Amino acid sequence: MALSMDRSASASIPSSTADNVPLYSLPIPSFLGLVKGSSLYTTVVILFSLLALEQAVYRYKKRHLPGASWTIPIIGKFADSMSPSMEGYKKQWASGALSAISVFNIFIVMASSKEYARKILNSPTYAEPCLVHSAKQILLPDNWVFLTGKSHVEYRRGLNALFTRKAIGIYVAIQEAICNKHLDRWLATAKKTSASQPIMMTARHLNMETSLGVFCGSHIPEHAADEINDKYWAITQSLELVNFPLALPGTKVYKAIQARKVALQWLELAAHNSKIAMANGAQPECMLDEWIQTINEPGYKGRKDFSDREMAMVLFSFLFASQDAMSSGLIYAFQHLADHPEIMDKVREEQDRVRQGNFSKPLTLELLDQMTYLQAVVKESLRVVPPVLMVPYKTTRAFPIADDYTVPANSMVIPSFFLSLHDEEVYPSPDKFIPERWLDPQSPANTNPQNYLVFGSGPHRCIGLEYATMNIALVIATAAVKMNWEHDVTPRSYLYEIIATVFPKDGCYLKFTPRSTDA
Ligand code: HEM
Repeated sequence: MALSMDRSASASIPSSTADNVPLYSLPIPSFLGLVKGSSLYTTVVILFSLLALEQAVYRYKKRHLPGASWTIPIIGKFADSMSPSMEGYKKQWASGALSAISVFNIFIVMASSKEYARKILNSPTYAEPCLVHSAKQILLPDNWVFLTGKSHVEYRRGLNALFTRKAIGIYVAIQEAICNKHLDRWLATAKKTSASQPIMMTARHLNMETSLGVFCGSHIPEHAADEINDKYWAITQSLELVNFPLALPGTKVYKAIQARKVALQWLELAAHNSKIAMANGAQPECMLDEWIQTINEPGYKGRKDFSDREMAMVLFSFLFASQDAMSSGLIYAFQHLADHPEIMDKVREEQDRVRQGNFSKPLTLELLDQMTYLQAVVKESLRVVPPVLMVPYKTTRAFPIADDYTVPANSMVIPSFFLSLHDEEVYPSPDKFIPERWLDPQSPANTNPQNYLVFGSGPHRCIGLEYATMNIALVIATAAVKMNWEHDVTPRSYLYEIIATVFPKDGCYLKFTPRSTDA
């Protein structure tokens, strides 16, 4: 509970509550007369005082920010947070560049403007990421993602070796093999039925196997990827803003913890196997191998004592950070291309040109670099529907965010990415899917990179962003060559399902048919 008042906040306690009724003059309900003199009376008075205090504290923190004058006792806007909707968020963002709400006495400031969003992300002395409450139970409290300040920066520096161009180049072959396998499976399923199928779960499975393949290579068996994939949905479902506080059997968080245990066991085994393989002189074939090789290089000066468990926890943090966002990004890339055949034609024309009609030749990073139109498609798809709409941060001290407002310490402050990514000045016709806006180096989109908040900004900016965009590009390139797909548009296709990240509400119904590339 964030009840502590911060004296450095530039707010002052209001002398009265809503409608200017002083607290002391609130009429005592007549039924209280019946219990006056009893301990029940005392209890009720204490209860009323606490509820009045709750309101006073909320108003003290909120000051002039837009938002309800009163908060619903105890739960606040809990009901809204249980079923988040894009319309609800847009309404909240439209209410002001900064606006206030409260959920279970957690005071929350929503920041909708691009300036405030960037300020929050780039002010580590005032605010740190604050994953949803359940994240600590699922990721485990000693996971590196919960480090802050200098220790976070140093730990993260050590992980950068896993995302260098050289490392990403190694991952391409694994990604392509897994992608081909899954797309062939999609085609085989499509052959059996004339009905379109939602790709929500099949795309998630493809991403899971790709991630585990890239992270662990052959150090993890294929059936482990299937098992982790089956259980992982429980983790996604547990990522609500507010969960039942105890992880009792049957609760979402309990199920997510069981899923994490399975995943960590396999990842630990993979770390163990990778260490053995590298000690026996194997060439790096995955992220774990790359990591072990890096820390064993003669000139390496950083930490070397990573246990299997710690390595597994790092990989699990990557899975946690990427599984939903990558799936969202990939599904919308499929949907956008199906809805824009003229753009699909250009993607295919580029594939023909860059690969000179030789589609059996393995993809490489160098080939992908030459596919500039494809890269623009991926960038634009992620902009139009950013997988992550916002990231909750927590103020570690009073944060003077604006001249006339200081966010009290221990509040949640949530920068929105959506409005920055739909800024009309930088992205004319912001809701339209126009990859061409990324082709001219002088376009407002390219000259205002600070607006592109798909991967956040500042010290916690996504560590996997190059890998993520490359992976979506690789899947789309492979699919565009291998198959045609038609979007079966339903009334829910363009509605947003918000489960940690954003998905088409109907799961994106597509009908796949094989494509001949002989022509
Ligand atoms: C389309 C896919 C992805 C999207 C949209 C995405 C987006 C984001 C966003 C918005 C953040 C928070 C940034 C901030 O607070 O400023 C983040 C953080 C992070 N992402 Fe990603 N991400 C994606 C894929 C990945 C992948 C593939 C990985 C790893 C393999 C990854 C690993 C991480 C990690 C570890 C963090 C936390 C970084 C830190 O705290 O230092 N993400 N991502």
